[in-house]
Amino acid sequence: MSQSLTIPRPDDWHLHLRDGAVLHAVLPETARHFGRAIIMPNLVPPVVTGKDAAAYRDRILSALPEGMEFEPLMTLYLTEDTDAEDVAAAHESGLIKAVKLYPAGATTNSASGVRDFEKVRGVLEKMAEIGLPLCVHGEVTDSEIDIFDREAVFIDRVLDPLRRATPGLRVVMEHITTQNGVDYVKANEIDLGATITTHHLVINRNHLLVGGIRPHYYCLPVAKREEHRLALRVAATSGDARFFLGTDSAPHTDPNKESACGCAGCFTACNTLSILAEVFEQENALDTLAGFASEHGPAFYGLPVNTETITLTKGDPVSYPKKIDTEDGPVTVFDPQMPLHWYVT
Ligand SMILES: NC(=O)N[C@@H](CC(=O)O)C(=O)O
Ligand SMILES: [Zn+2]
Ligand SMILES: [Zn+2]
Repeated sequence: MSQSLTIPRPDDWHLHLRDGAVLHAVLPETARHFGRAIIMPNLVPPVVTGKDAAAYRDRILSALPEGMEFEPLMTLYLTEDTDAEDVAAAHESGLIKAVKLYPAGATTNSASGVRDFEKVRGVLEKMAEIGLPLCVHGEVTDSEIDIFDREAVFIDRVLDPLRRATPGLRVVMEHITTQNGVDYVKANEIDLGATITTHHLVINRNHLLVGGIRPHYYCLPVAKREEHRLALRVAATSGDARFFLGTDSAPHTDPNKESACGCAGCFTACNTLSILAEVFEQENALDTLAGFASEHGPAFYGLPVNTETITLTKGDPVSYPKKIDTEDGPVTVFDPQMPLHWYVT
């Protein structure tokens, strides 16, 4: 008899869909299994105003294949010029569910991000007042800080002071990669959550660097030591509602990844749920998958859990494409380097 698991339809609380040809190619991969996703605004140019977000939402919905249902939850990209009233209006109308903070220079398309946090104080205070969450790419960018320490240093130097200065601001630490990130979330009872990606539950920095440099495992924050990967697995499978799934599926075409200066991002939309089921089974924690993938995120964002369900069934190893084609070029699918036995039925 085959083993199966039925959970509420999951949501992805951190997703890059891009635009144009790549949007058309990657959107069905997420919409097939996920009900909703928090859509990252780091386009070129970024999604800064309510007007930008409404237009991007329309482009996403018109790229959605006939017969598929999917709700994009829009975000605004915080800049030093962001207008607090525009943010409040976009929230009030229901258009946006969060604002995204990129420290300038921290990651892909973050050049328009924040350098001087004093300049965004008014927006953050408005967000605290209206209960609009801030999603944070939590890495410092100072050149003297080692890339493997940038998340831990960000927590001490930026995030904790910022949260203390803005009581009531609800924060999601996006794609945490360290024990430090896990510990900081656990030390705070309210107004703080964290997303964990699929790939950071699977790879550590050896996967990226041993035996040759593997550009498709390069993402930001960069994968850390094994002890940190294990801490993320404990947090994700713990049932603690402060931790939820944000895949950070981040497509870049192969020429942009396989380059002397390759882009950061792992594309996991095609096989995320199969990988997660495998990981949760390895941790003897299949009973907590529904919380992580389907329930904790809506609870943080104050949204209902999806009423539809999906069923994962265990069987022969699942096949999935190695790459998907886009009109801009191929995009390589994340290789978890293990057979996956759980497929979505
Ligand atoms: N995670 C990544 O490595 N890349 C993301 C940006 C981000 O989420 O930081 C991207 O947009 O490609
Ligand atoms: Zn990021
Ligand atoms: Zn991301």
